[in-house]
Amino acid sequence: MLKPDLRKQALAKRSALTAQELAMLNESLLKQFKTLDLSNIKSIHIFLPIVHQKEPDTFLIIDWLQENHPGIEIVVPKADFGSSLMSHYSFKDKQDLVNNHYHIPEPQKAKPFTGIPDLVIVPLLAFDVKGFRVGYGKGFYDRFLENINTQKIGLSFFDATPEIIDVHLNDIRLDKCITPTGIIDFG
Ligand SMILES: Nc1nc2c(c(=O)[nH]1)N(C=O)[C@@H](CNc1ccc(C(=O)N[C@@H](CCC(=O)O)C(=O)O)cc1)CN2
Ligand SMILES: Nc1ncnc2c1ncn2[C@@H]1O[C@H](COP(=O)(O)OP(=O)(O)OP(=O)(O)O)[C@@H](O)[C@H]1O
Repeated sequence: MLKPDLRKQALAKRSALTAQELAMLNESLLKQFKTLDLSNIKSIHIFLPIVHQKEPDTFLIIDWLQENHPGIEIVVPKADFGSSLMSHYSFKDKQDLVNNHYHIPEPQKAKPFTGIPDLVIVPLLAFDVKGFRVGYGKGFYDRFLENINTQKIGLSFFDATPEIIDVHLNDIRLDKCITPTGIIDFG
């Protein structure tokens, strides 16, 4: 399928989820996340959820990490919609977050993170069996990930689509994708 159709389909599937389904899917994503081998991971970059878009609730993962892996630094992005670039901050607590115009929570006083995160949890609307992804269509994550060598893991409530036809040269490929039923490794 083509990206615009995949976007529409994913947004429709998400908005049809009931609160109860959403809660179960989020619990399942956390359960799968817990099976990752984090032994060599010192920093994890993770997006903050747009709640009204019914994105995966990454706060469940953040809470679990803070509780069970206090030594891992959590890094969160702030998106600049003028340049389509993201800046990155060391996350400590939710009190520091304020929703921006797009309802994305953003850190206010957090310290900038200047290193390269060992692992990046990537938001998406759809992904295919090769590990290509479709987002909201501004290329934020393609730009962020094009020049850095890190492990890229998607989070999705739904299974892979057979093929994204209109992939382009800039599109980054995921290493893995976490779904409620398992973790797909793209090898
Ligand atoms: N939680 C989260 N943060 C993220 C992303 C994401 O997918 N999820 N992004 C991943 O790259 C970037 C933000 N990308 C975005 C791109 C476009 C719109 C946007 O135009 N929203 C419109 C209409 C949405 C729609 O199509 O229905 C709006 O909210 O009015 C929002 C976010 C960076 N941060
Ligand atoms: N590395 C890059 N440098 C410059 N432009 C880019 C780069 N990556 C993507 N773009 C441009 O950004 C636009 C959106 O790309 P694409 O449709 O792949 O977004 P997406 O992956 O769905 O969005 P997002 O990453 O924000 O979730 C395209 O016009 C593309 O040409």
